[in-house]
Amino acid sequence: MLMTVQDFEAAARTRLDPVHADFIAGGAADEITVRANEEAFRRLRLLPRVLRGSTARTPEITLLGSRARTPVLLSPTAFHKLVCSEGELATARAAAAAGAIMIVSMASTVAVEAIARAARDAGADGDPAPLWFQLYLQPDLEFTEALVRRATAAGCAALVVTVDSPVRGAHERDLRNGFLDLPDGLRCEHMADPRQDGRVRPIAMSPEISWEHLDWLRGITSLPILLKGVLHPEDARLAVRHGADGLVLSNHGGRQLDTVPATIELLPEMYAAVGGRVPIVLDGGVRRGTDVVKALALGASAVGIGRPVMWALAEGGEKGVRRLLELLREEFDQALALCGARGVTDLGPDLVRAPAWGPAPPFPGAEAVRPDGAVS
Ligand SMILES: Cc1cc2nc3c(=O)[nH]c(=O)nc-3n(C[C@H](O)[C@H](O)[C@H](O)COP(=O)(O)O)c2cc1C
Ligand SMILES: O=C(O)C(=O)c1ccccc1
Repeated sequence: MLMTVQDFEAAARTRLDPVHADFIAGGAADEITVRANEEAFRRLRLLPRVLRGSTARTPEITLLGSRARTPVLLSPTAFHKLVCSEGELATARAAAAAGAIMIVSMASTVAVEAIARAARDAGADGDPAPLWFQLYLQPDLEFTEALVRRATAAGCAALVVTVDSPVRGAHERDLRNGFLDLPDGLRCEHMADPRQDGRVRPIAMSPEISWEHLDWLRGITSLPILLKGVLHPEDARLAVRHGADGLVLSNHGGRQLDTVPATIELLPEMYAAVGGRVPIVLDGGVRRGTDVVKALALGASAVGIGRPVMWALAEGGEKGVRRLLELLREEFDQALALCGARGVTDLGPDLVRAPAWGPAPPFPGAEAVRPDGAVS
């Protein structure tokens, strides 16, 4: 029976071409960070409150103007048609049914207009949460601007700019397997260039991209902008200064720079750095309802899941992703109840016991930041 995220992972592995399974599960170099993300959640301990008389529990959130029925977002993942013939249409229908925000990848195998239509149709009886759009800023700003216009016209409610990819991470499993591109018949729909007869261009991951490009983006759109992949607290402060509306605290699931810390380990420091000025979405290693509770308790406004969505899609298409989102909602609700909390606003750092993490001892004159997010 498919009862846990782990069950989906195992089930997907039996169905998938091993090369594709490696593409999904794998990460950069020694995959130290891939493992660290999950391990760090396991090392944290929850300390529940009792006798709180809490009855109705609400998992609902509002994030940058987007209402959702769950604090679990679908992080952007490329190539859904690789694992399911309906691709991102299936994912979007499942997310809409669950009222979960889906971040559409720039590297999707279905165009954002069609994804948005599927989400609207599937959410007709309920209340579909909006789509957000993930973007790698291309040095060709004209192309980037056209894509931003497209995503906006399709109804996307926020832009998520991935900033951890000045070059592509070294995915050694893919290199060994010779998996370097999409198979024939599949393509990144957003990279078809209307100025060049629909020729599909590669996604540029470019070290030229700088804060100036972000300033440019800020000037051409009024949508909320989140930066995905900021890890250094100084960059978090810079992001706020440059007008970012939110951060996705992400190490790309361990797929970019290997040996960076687990995201949950960085959260208290990141929270202290932005001081509540912008919301933080955390992704990387979220596999259980208790992981969601831990992240929200340490200051995240929401969490994202990447690989679990691909596994569920591979296992059962739209139905699989629906079941995945349902089981995480049930686990989260159960964990909230056992913590004596009614909703996300009842969660605070006092509920989490951490091993001795936090930054290295401060230099003289620097502020000390404690692992619970407080500044002493
Ligand atoms: C197969 C795969 C494809 C991904 N594609 C993208 C992408 O196109 N854009 C992006 O910003 N992040 C991408 N990511 C990273 C995810 O958005 C997310 O940060 C990461 O998967 C979260 O960790 P988790 O897989 O442990 O949940 C991808 C991750 C995976 C596993
Ligand atoms: O594999 C990834 O993590 C990723 O971000 C990506 C981006 C573009 C195309 C394929 C994968």
